[in-house]
Amino acid sequence: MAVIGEEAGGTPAVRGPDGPAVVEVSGLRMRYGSKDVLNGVDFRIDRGEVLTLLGPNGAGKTTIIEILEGFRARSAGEVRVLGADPISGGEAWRARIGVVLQSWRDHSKWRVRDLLELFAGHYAPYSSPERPRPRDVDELLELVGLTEHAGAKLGSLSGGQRRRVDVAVGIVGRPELLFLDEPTAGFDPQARRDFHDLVHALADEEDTTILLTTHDLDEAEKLADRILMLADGRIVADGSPEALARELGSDAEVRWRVGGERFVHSTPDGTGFVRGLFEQHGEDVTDLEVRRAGLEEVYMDLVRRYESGGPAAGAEEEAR
Ligand SMILES: Nc1ncnc2c1ncn2[C@@H]1O[C@H](COP(=O)(O)OP(=O)(O)OP(=O)(O)O)[C@@H](O)[C@H]1O
Repeated sequence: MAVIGEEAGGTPAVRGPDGPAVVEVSGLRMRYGSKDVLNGVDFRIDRGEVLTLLGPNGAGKTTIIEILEGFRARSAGEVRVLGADPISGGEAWRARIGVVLQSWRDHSKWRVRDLLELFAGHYAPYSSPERPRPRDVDELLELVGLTEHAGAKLGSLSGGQRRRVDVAVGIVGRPELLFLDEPTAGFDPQARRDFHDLVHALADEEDTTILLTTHDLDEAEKLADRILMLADGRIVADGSPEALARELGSDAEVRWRVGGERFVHSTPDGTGFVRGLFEQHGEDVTDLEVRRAGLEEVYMDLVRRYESGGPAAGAEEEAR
């Protein structure tokens, strides 16, 4: 996949809570039959933000995304997406949104380029000087790394190549808001890295707001400006990956050697402890390592606490 060039161009993303939210959700509830899946979900996403929704299988991530896309009617709560209620969003509203669903397996006899041309045609009436629509299909093929497979039938593609087509369909209309539901499932490491570059380019160069779900915590950490963790039908943590690891994480673990002897110490103040260490032992300190809990440990800990029925102490506070 190539990086988006000048043609696509725009000014660098301006992020932050100025201006209207791209997505605003409050008191969102969803009940399937007698089962409550969402019990009052609140969050907002600002323009140009890349937000990752994390949560265990069945937590309700896809449900949230489908509600925001207007594909599913909610049970209760307020939802605004690009200024409209998704359930009554019209064609012009829909053309501003890109969607990569978790699986999309029809059209197996279509050829890659034909499919993209078809979708591209749909967006032409919604073009504007700031956001020319659709994207040029050749550039799009290049962007998602499918140039060599432009003439291939969809049914003949590998899983990862097929997923690239899904991504291409999601961005052919140069969306202002892009939903990606487990977009990298089936990607090899190179495809994954290319996809991460693409997400950064969409956010930084085109000011695209992106909401994605993933089970890959490393990916979440790399991509997200902000992470929402969903458990027990609620958002239980909301913040940047670093802030979440800091706020919800355990103590720093300090390891060092003095005179050949190995030491390990856990402390909430890694910096202060290391300062003291050097004051006491000076140059005798060697092999120093300071390690904080990463996102994976924070996430696993949070999920464990919820699954055992206990509250995630302090987790409701925002950690930006
Ligand atoms: N149409 C439906 N009818 C009944 N129950 C449903 C329906 N869709 C989803 N559910 C249930 O709602 C819960 C949340 O499902 P959802 O797909 O939103 O979770 P998820 O967080 O996306 O999970 P995963 O990580 O496995 O993709 C699950 O228990 C699921 O079985």
